[in-house]
Amino acid sequence: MLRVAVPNKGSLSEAAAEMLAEAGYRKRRDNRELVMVDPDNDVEFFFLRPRDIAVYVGQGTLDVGITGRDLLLDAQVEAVELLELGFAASTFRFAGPVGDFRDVTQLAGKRLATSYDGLLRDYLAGLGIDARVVRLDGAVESSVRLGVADAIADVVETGNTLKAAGMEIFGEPILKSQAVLIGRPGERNAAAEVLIRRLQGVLVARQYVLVDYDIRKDLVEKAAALTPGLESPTVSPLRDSDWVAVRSMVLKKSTNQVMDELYDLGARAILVSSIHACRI
Ligand SMILES: Nc1ncnc2c1ncn2[C@@H]1O[C@H](COP(=O)(O)OP(=O)(O)OP(=O)(O)O)[C@@H](O)[C@H]1O
Ligand SMILES: O=P(O)(O)OC[C@H]1O[C@H](OP(=O)(O)OP(=O)(O)O)[C@H](O)[C@@H]1O
Ligand SMILES: [Mg+2]
Repeated sequence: MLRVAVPNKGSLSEAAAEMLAEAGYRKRRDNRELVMVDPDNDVEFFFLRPRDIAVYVGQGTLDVGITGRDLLLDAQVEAVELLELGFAASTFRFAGPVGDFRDVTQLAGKRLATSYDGLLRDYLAGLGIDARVVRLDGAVESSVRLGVADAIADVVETGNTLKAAGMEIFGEPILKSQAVLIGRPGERNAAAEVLIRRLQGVLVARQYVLVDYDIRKDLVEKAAALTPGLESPTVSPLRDSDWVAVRSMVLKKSTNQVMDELYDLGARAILVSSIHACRI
């Protein structure tokens, strides 16, 4: 049975649960459930703190898990990213009181508060900056005002929390993070491959739509260039032998632009439908 670690609370948990449900796995009935067996899919889910998930997977206790890239790097364990999951995007950045810092070299000798001390220490060492790292559990933005740090390194999504605390970002982003599926390096597990393919299917179904249209036969090459699909568009004959029907996958975000271009080219009966599930 494949053993999968899933975030039990926090920013990652809801989106992770939704994605697994879309991939055809059983949904947890109660938020307090810590272990759930999905006998139909031969998978056992363990609901854990996202910060701990890398530890379990790194030790090989659990086969794969969903966590944040920043949490994986912070844990400094023997686990690697298997797949980007496309949710919980954030950046990890330096911030300080408005006007205090312009670049990272000014951090030498200063106190830096963070919840990601492993990640931060590595980054500072890479830059050769000697600063004191103060490890806090959360609400890191308050640490400067309360006098335990001079600057912070924290997760920034909208930037609203920083702004409310009278702080601003400085320096380059330390890391661009998102939710990832993690596993042990070099271990290929057939059951895990099924999970990966299913999650990839969800990602593609979320990103693409199916576009159908009719076009004059002599324009099909030009139309195919507008809708190349993943491999190649399907072209089917119509009763009127001067025309063909074309079906292709198109990126959801460019649907309307592609429809306009197809229409200008002469395509008609352009239909867009969503993809419920797929295997690529
Ligand atoms: N706005 C956000 N706040 C916090 N984490 C975020 C945000 N957006 C994305 N993330 C990601 O979520 C992960 C943190 O998960 P965690 O469960 O610790 O979140 P949390 O909501 O801060 O939980 P907690 O309430 O325990 O602090 C990281 O990978 C982080 O990059
Ligand atoms: O850029 P924003 O959209 O404002 O989001 C970023 C903030 O959200 C998280 O805090 P969380 O609510 O998880 O509290 P915590 O710091 O106590 O973990 C994170 O630690 C930042 O403080
Ligand atoms: Mg938090």
